Amino acid sequence: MGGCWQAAGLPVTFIGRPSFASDIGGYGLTLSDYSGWEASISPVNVDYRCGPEGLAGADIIALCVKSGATADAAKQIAQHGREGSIVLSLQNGISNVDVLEHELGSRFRVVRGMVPYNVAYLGEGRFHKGVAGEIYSEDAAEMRELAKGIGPSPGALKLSSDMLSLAWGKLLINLNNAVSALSGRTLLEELRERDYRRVFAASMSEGLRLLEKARIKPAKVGAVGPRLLPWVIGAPDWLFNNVFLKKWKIDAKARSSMSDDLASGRRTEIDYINGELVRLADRLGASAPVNRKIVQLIRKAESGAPPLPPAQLRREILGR
Ligand SMILES: NC(=O)C1=CN([C@@H]2O[C@H](COP(=O)(O)OP(=O)(O)OC[C@H]3O[C@@H](n4cnc5c(N)ncnc54)[C@H](OP(=O)(O)O)[C@@H]3O)[C@@H](O)[C@H]2O)C=CC1
Ligand SMILES: CC(C)(CO)C(=O)C(=O)O
Repeated sequence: MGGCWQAAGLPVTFIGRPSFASDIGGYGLTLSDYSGWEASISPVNVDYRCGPEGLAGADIIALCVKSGATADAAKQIAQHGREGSIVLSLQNGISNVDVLEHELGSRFRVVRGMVPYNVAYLGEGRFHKGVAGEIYSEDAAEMRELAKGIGPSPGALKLSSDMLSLAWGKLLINLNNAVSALSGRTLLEELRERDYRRVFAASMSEGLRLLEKARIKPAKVGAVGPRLLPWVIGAPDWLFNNVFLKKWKIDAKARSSMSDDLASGRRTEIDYINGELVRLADRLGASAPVNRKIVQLIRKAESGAPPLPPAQLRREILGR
């Protein structure tokens, strides 16, 4: 995404880990998307740093760490960032913005963002946007200026005056992250199996019931509104695979970010996605058996349990 912004002409400094620094230092950045769009930036033109010092020069800090790393990143931003700069959370989940506001106080402006598509790292500096969609951020003058600077590239930015509703709408879609991670398959391979989709649809229906009870209105993310989504997701294979899945524009390389975490032995964001609904249920005195069970299975997978075939996952979670 930062690569797309730089390709559009904006000055970007990347801050991350040494493994990416050496890949990008050797190969530069090659960016592509599902429609065949491609751009490349040569190694000498990528300003990639492994320490937080580069934060000092940033007007906008686009935060792209996993939810469990937010508090530590916020501490580095508080120490090295320039007072008054914007911290744009491009993370999934709901509570990262609260963590950032808590850690950063009033010295920085925290702005909620949302990335609806998947980006896969293909090695040798190649990053691939495998799903259609545009990034969203809270509407603010600086964000409007940023959106104008980026223009209509695959990293385009749109603005919304109700980001919290959008974040809840996205959380419902992210309930598939755990199912796809437990399947051990790409998004496309997983979504083609109705038993996996039944689990996804059930966790979404449970989420919708809880949100209604809490008087939270999730916004529409993508072509289908939240009310219709469980029905669309749970549709028979002939309908889902031939109509809905084709419209979604997910390509063969796309995987969920939680699948990436499990594949590389990292702790997942389950506590910030399905776990967010379990906590909401506890606060409301309601039950959330489907999402609770999914959290437990992801914990097991984090400890090395193998992927689950479609019918087995359905039985384990739905009991039928
Ligand atoms: N991947 C995707 O397609 C999508 C992801 N998202 C959301 O975006 C967020 C980021 O996801 P994703 O890109 O997959 O995450 P990744 O874990 O792939 O990338 C985050 C990177 O940041 C590094 N990092 C963590 N803390 C710091 C720090 N303090 N300083 C420098 N580098 C740091 C991590 O290193 P290390 O692992 O060593 O900690 C890792 O390399 C998540 O909330 C995710 O849910 C949303 C939509 C799509
Ligand atoms: C794009 C999507 C919905 C893909 O699962 C995602 O948010 C993720 O991978 O975290």
